[in-house]
Amino acid sequence: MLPTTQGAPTHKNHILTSHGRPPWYGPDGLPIHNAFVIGIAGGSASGKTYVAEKIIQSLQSLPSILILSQDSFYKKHNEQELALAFSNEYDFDHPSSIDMELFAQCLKDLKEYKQTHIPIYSFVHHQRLPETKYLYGASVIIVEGIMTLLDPALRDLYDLKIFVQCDSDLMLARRLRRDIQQRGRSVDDVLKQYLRFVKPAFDNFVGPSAKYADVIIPGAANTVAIDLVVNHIRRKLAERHASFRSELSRAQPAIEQGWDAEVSKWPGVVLLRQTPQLKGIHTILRDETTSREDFIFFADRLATLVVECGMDLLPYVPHSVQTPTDAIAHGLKLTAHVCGVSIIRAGGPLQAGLQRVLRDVPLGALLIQSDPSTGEPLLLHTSLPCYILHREQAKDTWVFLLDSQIGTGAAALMAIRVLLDHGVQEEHIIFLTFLISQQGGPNVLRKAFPGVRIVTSAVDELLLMAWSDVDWETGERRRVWKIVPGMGHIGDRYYL
Ligand SMILES: Nc1ncnc2c1ncn2[C@@H]1O[C@H](COP(=O)(O)OP(=O)(O)O)[C@@H](O)[C@H]1O
Ligand SMILES: O=c1ccn([C@@H]2O[C@H](COP(=O)(O)O)[C@@H](O)[C@H]2O)c(=O)[nH]1
Repeated sequence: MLPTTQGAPTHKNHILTSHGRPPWYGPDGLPIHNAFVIGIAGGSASGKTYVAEKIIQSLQSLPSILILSQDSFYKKHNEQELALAFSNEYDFDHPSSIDMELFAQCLKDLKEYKQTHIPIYSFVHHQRLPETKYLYGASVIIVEGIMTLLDPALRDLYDLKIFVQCDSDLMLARRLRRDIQQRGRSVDDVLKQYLRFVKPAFDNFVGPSAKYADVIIPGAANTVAIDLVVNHIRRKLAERHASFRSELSRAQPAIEQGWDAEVSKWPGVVLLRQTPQLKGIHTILRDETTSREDFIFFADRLATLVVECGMDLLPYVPHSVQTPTDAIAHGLKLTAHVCGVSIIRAGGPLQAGLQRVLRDVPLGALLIQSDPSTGEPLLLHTSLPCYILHREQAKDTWVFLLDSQIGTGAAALMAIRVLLDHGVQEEHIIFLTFLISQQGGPNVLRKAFPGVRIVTSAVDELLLMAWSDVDWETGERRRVWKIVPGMGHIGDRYYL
């Protein structure tokens, strides 16, 4: 284990992502399952972290995994408690030393795919640090700690409960080595704490909690036991995957339904006034012979027009000012917290437009790409503006979601779900785009998120399945959806 400067292991409480996160919601936009949570308990140095890491190694192809450590939830210590801790007289092994309520709340949020902020604990300082760590988006969570099976509220959140049963001499030997090498203790320190607190707590609390476990894994030579557990987890995750696919396939008829009467009545779509100027810009952007320089220039102009239109959907309150002519003018003032989140890369031109209109607007980005083998969207990276990271602020924040076109609506659905997971209100999300298709996207979005508004400069007739160009890395072609007549791949035309 590598110690950090704060004495905490580096590999815990970080979400590991391999090939991106597939949809965790159905066509109606609602989550179809919770994250899969595994609780691992056992004595100090029994091998809990070792087991968690072995599970992760064996599940390598999984999208996003987190090891959540109980250590993060040690309570804040006052001066007196700190003095006791530094003389090895503080009981870190009693259940009351852990903030179980906060622990269960953070885990519940993560299990429900909401963001959370966990405390950061320093073993070197025996103290909770002032900063917290933002976590979001794990589909498998492994919770490890000596007391993770003690609290009933925590136990209710686990899909699988494991206890690592290890010989006490081996645990003491491992702990001596670790605490001296990584936590800055002496032999005397470790033995004093072990005999006074660690051993009695194991006998009274930790050991007896093994009765809640579904599986007992030995603390050494445990390869076979870990393999069996991994097979069980793989089976459980495969079952979820199957139900997810069948859910999504039911969304497909929506694509064929077209721009039906209901969609044209949907007030969620705001189409820019089709002025001669706007039509002229569109003609240039749609022309395949337009140079890249001209494409950028006119895409930038169009972005400004779309953003200006979106600004009208924000809340304004009456505001009076004194004019230089000594009069009072009664006007309006924008009151909302506004930020922008662009879907990379095609949201880029609109992001530049938003910055021209709202100069200091906080910006974030979501990297969403199609899985080449299944065509499903994958969330590869999330970087959200500070207003959205905290739930209390997110609910009062208005978000311009930016992407240059909405075809099937798959990326839009995923991006909106991410914002809702963070607590942004559906009615506060305004999707700014150059182009939407009559088929597909609007139908899916209208049904899933009727409160979201879409500002677009054009609505095109068709959404067709096509083949992509040959991928220079894999030599393969993929099935892709394209809007017709459309503008082609706006991201490529703007950036390449
Ligand atoms: N099955 C195992 N085989 C070999 N070494 C192990 C095994 N389990 C744990 N260890 C070692 O024992 C030490 C303590 O294990 P760790 O997983 O950190 O304990 P815990 O998380 O329970 O406190 C580590 O150095 C780890 O590599
Ligand atoms: O400030 C602290 C906090 C905790 N401890 C000891 O840590 C272990 C739990 O961690 P494991 O990784 O499961 O071993 C617990 O037994 C506490 O005694 C500490 O020494 N100082």
